[in-house]
Amino acid sequence: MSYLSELNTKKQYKARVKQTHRLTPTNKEEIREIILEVEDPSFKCKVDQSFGVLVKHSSDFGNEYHHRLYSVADLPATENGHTKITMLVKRCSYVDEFSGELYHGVSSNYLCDRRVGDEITITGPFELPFKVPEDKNANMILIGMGTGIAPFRAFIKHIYSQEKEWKGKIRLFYGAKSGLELLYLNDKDGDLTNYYDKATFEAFHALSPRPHWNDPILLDKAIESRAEEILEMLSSANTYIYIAGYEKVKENLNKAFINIMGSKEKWENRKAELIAGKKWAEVIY
Ligand SMILES: Cc1cc2nc3c(=O)[nH]c(=O)nc-3n(C[C@H](O)[C@H](O)[C@H](O)COP(=O)(O)OP(=O)(O)OC[C@H]3O[C@@H](n4cnc5c(N)ncnc54)[C@H](O)[C@@H]3O)c2cc1C
Repeated sequence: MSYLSELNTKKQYKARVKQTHRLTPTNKEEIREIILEVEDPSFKCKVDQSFGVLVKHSSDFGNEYHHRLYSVADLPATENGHTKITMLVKRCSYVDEFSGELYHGVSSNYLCDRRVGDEITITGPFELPFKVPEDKNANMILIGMGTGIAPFRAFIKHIYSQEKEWKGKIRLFYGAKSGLELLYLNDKDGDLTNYYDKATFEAFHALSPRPHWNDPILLDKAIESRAEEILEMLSSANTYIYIAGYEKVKENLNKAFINIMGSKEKWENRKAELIAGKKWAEVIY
């Protein structure tokens, strides 16, 4: 996480928790949607950005604060100079491979424990590596796993509510361990499902068929089952591929794109072109 030390944390803002609610059932990993309000009018935030959360926490490395980034998960709203931002947070924990001890992630646990009215310190905003393309004819393959849906949910809402007449194709692959952990597609009030009638938008679930088993999410199968269309999109010079989520998706993705392109070499060449043209970006954590 060395890039974190390069971020400017001097610009700090107080943010108050306006809402916090758990999106996943209690027998699944805890993921919360938290809405913050920033009173300082100099804080401005856009959909393709992230912001930092600073938690007072001394570490073995002598740091006094713990700093972690979170993607903007909805359209930021400004009213009377106050800005409301939405975030999605998964409560993280891990077992240290040497000591075997269970550790709780500092920032995610701090955020999940906050209640309405609590004040926290945020930094930023910071640019995410992916941007909403300026060209309305651009195609996008968006791959969001778990909380990786956050930036793309904001993208899609922005594109269909504020960018008039988007003409490019948008294909969202949305992965989770089980249907119960699909954070927004299940939303009874609509949300992403509000855009299902848009001619240019389609969303696909990439779920493990065995939710109780800890096997990798079958993202590759979800992508490969649309191989024809994905190949067509990959053949167009105006296609962007953005990925957000967990490290383990990278291997599945490579497998899927190699199969679709027909060989490792073809995929590596195409990926190199996408990277060179700033049409490939990933936020993996
Ligand atoms: C641009 C960007 C956007 C992000 N957006 C989101 C978002 O929208 N939502 C979200 O929930 N997260 C997001 N993240 C991830 C987030 O920043 C944090 O990394 C995450 O919440 C965990 O932070 P933490 O302080 O709770 O855990 P930490 O205390 O930093 O560390 C725990 C994590 O590090 C790993 N780890 C550390 N040490 C060990 C060890 N000894 N053994 C095994 N594992 C270890 C484990 O994976 C563990 O979960 C984003 C990250 C980036 C870079």
